[in-house]
Amino acid sequence: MTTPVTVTVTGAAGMIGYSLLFRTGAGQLLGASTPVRLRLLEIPQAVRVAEGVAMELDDCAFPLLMDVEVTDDPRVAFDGANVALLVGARPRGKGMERADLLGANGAIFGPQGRAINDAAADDVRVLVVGNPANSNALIAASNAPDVPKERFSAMTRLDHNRAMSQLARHAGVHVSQVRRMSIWGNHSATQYPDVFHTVVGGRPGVELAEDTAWLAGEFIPTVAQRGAAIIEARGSSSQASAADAIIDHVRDWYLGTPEGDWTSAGVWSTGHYGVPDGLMCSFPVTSDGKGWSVVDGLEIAPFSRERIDASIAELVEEREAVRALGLV
Ligand SMILES: NC(=O)c1ccc[n+]([C@@H]2O[C@H](COP(=O)([O-])OP(=O)(O)OC[C@H]3O[C@@H](n4cnc5c(N)ncnc54)[C@H](O)[C@@H]3O)[C@@H](O)[C@H]2O)c1
Ligand SMILES: O=C(O)C[C@H](O)C(=O)O
Repeated sequence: MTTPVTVTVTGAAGMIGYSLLFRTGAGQLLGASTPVRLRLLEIPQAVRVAEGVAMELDDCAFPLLMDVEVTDDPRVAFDGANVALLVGARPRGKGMERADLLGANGAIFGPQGRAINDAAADDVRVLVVGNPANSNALIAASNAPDVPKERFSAMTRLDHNRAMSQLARHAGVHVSQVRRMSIWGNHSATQYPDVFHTVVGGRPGVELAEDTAWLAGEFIPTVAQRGAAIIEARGSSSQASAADAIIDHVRDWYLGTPEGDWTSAGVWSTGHYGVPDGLMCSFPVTSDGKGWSVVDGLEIAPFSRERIDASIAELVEEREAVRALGLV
């Protein structure tokens, strides 16, 4: 058996954790030949609940799950971590925008970034899920100066999956027939789900994009507002679908994206497509199993450029806000 991979999950007593941890124990995160060790980080008031989750994980007798440890100390949680999944944060309620969480949740990610910097394994990769995910990832990465910035990412895979489903439904094909979806910008209402480069049932998505009334009036708002629609319907934010997107993101990062396709992730910008350096911005990306690469050379239509720029402007504003709070 190969050496176990240490996976640290924050917010382990929360709703996403409750779905994610069991799928991780079952081997869906890193594949069926990789044993995992789980470290669960919670705030002191929620440690007892996390211990109950750990008891249930034991009761599953997962063959690939070697060990589960619960702690409220970030240094202990991230000690030797190879994979860090930063889920723990307060979710938004009805009527809130994700940016409303900036101050409350931002304060969590500085100390966690420092603990990752000091304690995690040399090969650590970090996925930030807690909202506002892009700016929280920026805070964590900025507080971990010894960890290369490309090892941090922010989750826009749920938006990506949502966009694939909406597009498939509109085109009358199964979702497995959609390739090359792209989410640009922020995991927020300004995100830009881009169909121009998709291939839908063998047909170029640019043909579907000609219907700008559908594109601007239906597709983009449905994807961008899906999180709010779920909060409205369920009374709480998306949980199982978010856990599913975490599994997809990490699996593609470690095992590679399928040949001829790509996915979307928030990554540290180094100037691709005119995005300012040092923003945690969503791009179309591939992985060879070692790390993300931004898909280069896509032609950006004026319709898309305007929307990508609006989302970048929001990311810049959020960066200014976290700077003003002293978080980066
Ligand atoms: N990026 C995405 O696509 C996406 C999708 C869905 C949800 N989210 C976000 O994920 C986060 C978690 O959602 P949830 O439904 O699991 O929320 P939840 O309220 O059910 O659970 C959050 C957990 O985090 C814990 N926590 C808070 N501060 C912590 C800290 N400093 N260290 C460790 N744990 C801490 C809480 O005690 C709680 O158990 C929210 O911010 C939500 O908005 C992001
Ligand atoms: O929308 C939210 O606040 C939760 C999450 O980010 C989502 O997209 O479902």
